Amino acid sequence: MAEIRTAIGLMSGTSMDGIDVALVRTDGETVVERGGFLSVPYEPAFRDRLKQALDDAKSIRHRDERPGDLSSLERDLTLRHAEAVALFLRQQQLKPEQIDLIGFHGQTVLHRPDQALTVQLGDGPLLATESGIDVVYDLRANDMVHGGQGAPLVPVYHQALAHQIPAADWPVCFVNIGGISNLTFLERDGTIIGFDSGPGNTLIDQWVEAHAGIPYDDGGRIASEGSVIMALAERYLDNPFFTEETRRSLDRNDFRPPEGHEAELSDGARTLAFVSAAAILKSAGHLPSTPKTYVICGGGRLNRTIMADLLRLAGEEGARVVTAEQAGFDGDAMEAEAWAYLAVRSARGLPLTFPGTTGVREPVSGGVLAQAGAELND
Ligand SMILES: Nc1ncnc2c1ncn2[C@@H]1O[C@H](COP(=O)(O)OP(=O)(O)OP(=O)(O)O)[C@@H](O)[C@H]1O
Ligand SMILES: CC(=O)N[C@H]1[C@@H]2OC[C@@H](O2)[C@@H](O)[C@@H]1O[C@H](C)C(=O)O
Repeated sequence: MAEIRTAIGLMSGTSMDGIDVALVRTDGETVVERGGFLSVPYEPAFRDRLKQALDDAKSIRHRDERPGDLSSLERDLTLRHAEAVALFLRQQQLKPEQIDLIGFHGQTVLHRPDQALTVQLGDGPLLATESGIDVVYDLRANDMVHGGQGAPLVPVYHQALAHQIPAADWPVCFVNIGGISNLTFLERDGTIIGFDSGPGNTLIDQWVEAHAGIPYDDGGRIASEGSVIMALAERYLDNPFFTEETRRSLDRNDFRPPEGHEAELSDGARTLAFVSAAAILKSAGHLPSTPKTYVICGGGRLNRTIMADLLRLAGEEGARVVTAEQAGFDGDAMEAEAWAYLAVRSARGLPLTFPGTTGVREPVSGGVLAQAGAELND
C-alpha cells in the first residue's frame, strides 16, 4: 500500500473572498482522511486589488508576464498564504515538520482555454521558503499543454469522496457552486466526467455589490423577495456556452452582470439565483445519463433561493439534492481539501486530469514542486 501523506491544501477561488486552508491525510488514491479547516477572509481593500488584477491580466500573452500591480500582488498574496498556513498550524497544534506537502492553487487572474493560457498568481518557491514545507503549485498548466481545458481539477477528488457516501444512489453528481459552478458526474464503474456548468455566485455577488453595497446575498434573502425576470434569465441561458458541442471551462468574466436599468435589486438577485440553478441543470443535460444524487458544495449551497430552485429542477428529473454536509462532507473545505489531495497525487506522478474531465488527450499529472530547503532565485 502507498504511503499516507499529510498535506495542506490552499484555495483562493474565483469569488476572491479569502484563503481556504484544509488538511488531508491521503495516499492520493482511495484513502482520504479529512482534517481541520480554516477560512481567512480578505479585507475589502485587498479584494479590490484582486479585482483590479483581472483587468491588469487582460494584456498577458505569455503566462509568466506580470504587468501592472501583478508582480507585487503575487508576492503579497503568497505571503498571505504563508500567514494562513502558520495560523492554521497554530490552531491545529501542528509543526511544519508534520506536514509533507502543501497544494497551492493561487489566484486565477486569467483563463483562456482557447489560447491554452491560464494564469494563477502564486509564488510556490516563496511559499515553500516562508512555510518551511514543500509546495506543489501551478497544477493547471500541464493539462493545457496536453490539450486540456486546465479546469476543473477537483473531479478526481470528488471521485475519491463518492465512495464514502453511505448508501449513495448512483450516478452521483457533485456540484461546486463557487464564483463559477462546476460539476463532476460519477458512476459506480469508475466513469468520471467533469466540466464547468455556468455562472455560480459571481453575477449575484457583483449585482448586490453594485446595487446594495454588500459582498453577497446572505442566505439568498434578497433574491427570496424578488421575482424571476424570464427574458433576462433566458438571455443568460441562451448563451452558446450551454449548447456548444464540447464543454469549455470558464473565465470569471465570461458572463457579465445585468445593467442597472434591467431590474431592481431583488428581482435581479432572484433572476440570477435562478440562472445559477438552471445553468447547472442545463449543463447536466450533456451528461450520458441523469444523475440520481446531486451533492452541492461551495458557498452557493448557503443561498436558499438557489437551493430551492435546484431542488425543484432536479426533482423534476427524479434526482435527489443534498448538501455536502448531508452527504458527510464539508462544503466549504472541499476545494482546499482537493488541492491537498492533488498535491499528493502530483508528488506520486498520478494523473490529475482525464479526457472526461478537462478534455485532455490522455490522463496526465501536473504541478511543480518547490522544495522548502531550496534557495530562492531573487
Ligand atoms: N451565507 C451565504 N449565503 C449566500 N451565499 C453565500 C453565503 N456564503 C457564501 N456565499 C456565496 O459563496 C461565494 C463563495 O463561494 P466559494 O468560496 O465556494 O467560491 P470560490 O471557491 O471563491 O469560487 P470557485 O469555486 O469558483 O473558485 C460567496 O462569494 C457568496 O456568493
Ligand atoms: C481557471 C480556474 O481557476 N477555474 C476554477 C473556477 O472556479 C470553479 C470553476 O471555475 C473551476 O473550473 C475551477 O476551480 C475548481 C476548483 C477546479 O479546478 O476544479
